[in-house]
Amino acid sequence: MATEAANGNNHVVVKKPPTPSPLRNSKFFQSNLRILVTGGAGFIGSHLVDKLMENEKNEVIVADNFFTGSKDNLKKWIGHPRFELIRHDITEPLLVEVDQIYHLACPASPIFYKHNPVKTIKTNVMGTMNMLGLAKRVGARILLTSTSEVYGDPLEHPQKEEYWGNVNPIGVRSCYDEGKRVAETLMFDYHRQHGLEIRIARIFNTYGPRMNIDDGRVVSNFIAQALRGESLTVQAPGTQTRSFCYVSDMVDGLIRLMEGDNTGPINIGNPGEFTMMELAEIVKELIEPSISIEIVENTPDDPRQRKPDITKAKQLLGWEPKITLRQGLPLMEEDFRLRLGVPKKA
Ligand SMILES: NC(=O)c1ccc[n+]([C@@H]2O[C@H](COP(=O)([O-])OP(=O)(O)OC[C@H]3O[C@@H](n4cnc5c(N)ncnc54)[C@H](O)[C@@H]3O)[C@@H](O)[C@H]2O)c1
Ligand SMILES: O=C(O)[C@H]1O[C@H](OP(=O)(O)OP(=O)(O)OC[C@H]2O[C@@H](n3ccc(=O)[nH]c3=O)[C@H](O)[C@@H]2O)[C@H](O)[C@@H](O)[C@@H]1O
Repeated sequence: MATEAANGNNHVVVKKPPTPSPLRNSKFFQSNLRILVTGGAGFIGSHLVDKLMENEKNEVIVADNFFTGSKDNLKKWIGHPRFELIRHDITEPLLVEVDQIYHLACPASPIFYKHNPVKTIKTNVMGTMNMLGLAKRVGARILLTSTSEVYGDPLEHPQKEEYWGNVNPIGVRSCYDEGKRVAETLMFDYHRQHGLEIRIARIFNTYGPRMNIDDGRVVSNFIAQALRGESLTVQAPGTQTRSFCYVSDMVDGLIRLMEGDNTGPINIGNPGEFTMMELAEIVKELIEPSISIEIVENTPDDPRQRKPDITKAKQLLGWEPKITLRQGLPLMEEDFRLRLGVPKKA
């Protein structure tokens, strides 16, 4: 470990990052930057890929096991000379030569991450170790999409990055929130011990087109229910809050974080805070005023409040969200209408 302990000084010195592969300078490289996106076939990942592919100097490789993601989300890039899609489970090592890694692979919706909790924690721990090992070997910068769930059921509100959280280590959500906490630890240990260039984003609830229709998360549930003419299922008590960020704002924040000089963790989210009952009322008003709202049973350890303090993102990344919930919901409604085959009434 790179410490000055031998000199009697316990101060930790962060090593310089490893030198990138000499292959990067080969004349066969068409692009200036080769970027790996793990989980790139998922909701946020596929929007990130779209944005990265807009830059003609980028070559993008997606590694995904298609557990919650789909090739459909990437169909416009399949066959493109600067794009490659690999079916790969990140709990196994991956050998590729890249300059940057956006590490998103992990089921994100509670119904999916609880479906096989052992696999979820393996993805967070072994998967993140594999991606860090890859970053170390090739000298790539790596960004982890962590989560506001690292704050657990927060006792501080709004949540600042300095808050250590209130997390149940043995609950049904732990495979995900504790998994992400370990992933953050691994990122910082590789940074301190091996000099890796790391970036950590703490993402707060993000929504938008391409979410799985039966994803189980609240915004997709409410929109699908409203379009199917079903009642909106507000989980009790309905006073719990979340802050919803539109996906294009999120992608912009992730790219700024990757390109900037700060390791993070940095909260990326929209501070507009809503109770789940308020969200249901807005969806009802915007999409289908005739539907009813039903209170149903909640799941254990559901955080009672969540709202990001984004001072750091504003100061360090020059980032803040642009799209309000009332602007973003109709964009998602349009996508869901197309996929569900429910046209808007004239
Ligand atoms: N959407 C949000 O509100 C939110 C909030 C906080 C954090 N995040 C984080 O952002 C990332 C993306 O979330 P999302 O909403 O796009 O979810 P998503 O489920 O749509 O995408 C996750 C992707 O990872 C893939 N994946 C899962 N396990 C894998 C494995 N073992 N190997 C390879 N691929 C695997 C899935 O197939 C999918 O394509 C996740 O890391 C999630 O924890 C999302
Ligand atoms: O942003 C985050 O950091 C995390 O948010 C989500 O977790 P959660 O906020 O619980 O997401 P939802 O399942 O969408 O639930 C949000 C709230 O809506 C409620 N809900 C959910 C679904 C539903 O049909 N009705 C309903 O009222 C839940 O009880 C909860 O209070 C997911 O775990 C992750 O995608 C992500 O890491």
